[in-house]
Amino acid sequence: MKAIETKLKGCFILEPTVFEDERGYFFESYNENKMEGILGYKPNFVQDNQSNSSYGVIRGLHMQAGEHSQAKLVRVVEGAVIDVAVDARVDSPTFGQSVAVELSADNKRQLFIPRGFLHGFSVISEKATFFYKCDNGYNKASEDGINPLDKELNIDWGIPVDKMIISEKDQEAQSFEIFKNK
Ligand SMILES: Cc1cn([C@H]2C[C@H](O)[C@@H](COP(=O)(O)OP(=O)(O)O[C@H]3O[C@H](C)C(=O)[C@H](O)[C@H]3O)O2)c(=O)[nH]c1=O
Repeated sequence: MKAIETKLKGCFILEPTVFEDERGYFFESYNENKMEGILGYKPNFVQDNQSNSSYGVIRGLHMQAGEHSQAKLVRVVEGAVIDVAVDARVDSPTFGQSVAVELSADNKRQLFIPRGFLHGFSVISEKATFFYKCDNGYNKASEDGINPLDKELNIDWGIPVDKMIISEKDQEAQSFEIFKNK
């Protein structure tokens, strides 16, 4: 597996070694020892999530705050998405900066997103099935979020505005300005 650290410290793009033969392909989708080698610690994933969405859907930008913060290992098992991680660690030199990575069933890439990040993705294929591991459980009361179309973050979701499908909750979410001045 190849690990490429992004400009946001601790956030890694992972490219698995894919073994192909006449039957198809095989790859290790998760290996605790290899992750420990990359991160310098063994993540303790406690929850797996999966969602399916149609073209134009944008889910995010979400995070769980405080002690319920979650690190995530995300990948796409059907279709393709633009996956976005925003550094929301107040003491980080890259606070407010984001990375956007195309993850797809074809490229088999994964993104490791540390705790303290806002996360979201847009679906750029007809359908996308999104699978991710979390190192902390769901805690609705600690959920926080930013409008994915926030002007200051200015994220390119790769979707024409008239094709975007965004939940009411996300459309009504706060701006990054309010989030960072809370
Ligand atoms: C996240 C979560 C949700 N739910 C329930 C709550 C709602 O009744 C329903 C849909 O939740 P939501 O609309 O928040 O789903 P997404 O918009 O895909 O949220 C996710 O979007 C971005 C991409 C993320 O990184 C987060 O993991 C997560 O916030 O599932 C649960 O029961 N457990 C959970 O862990």
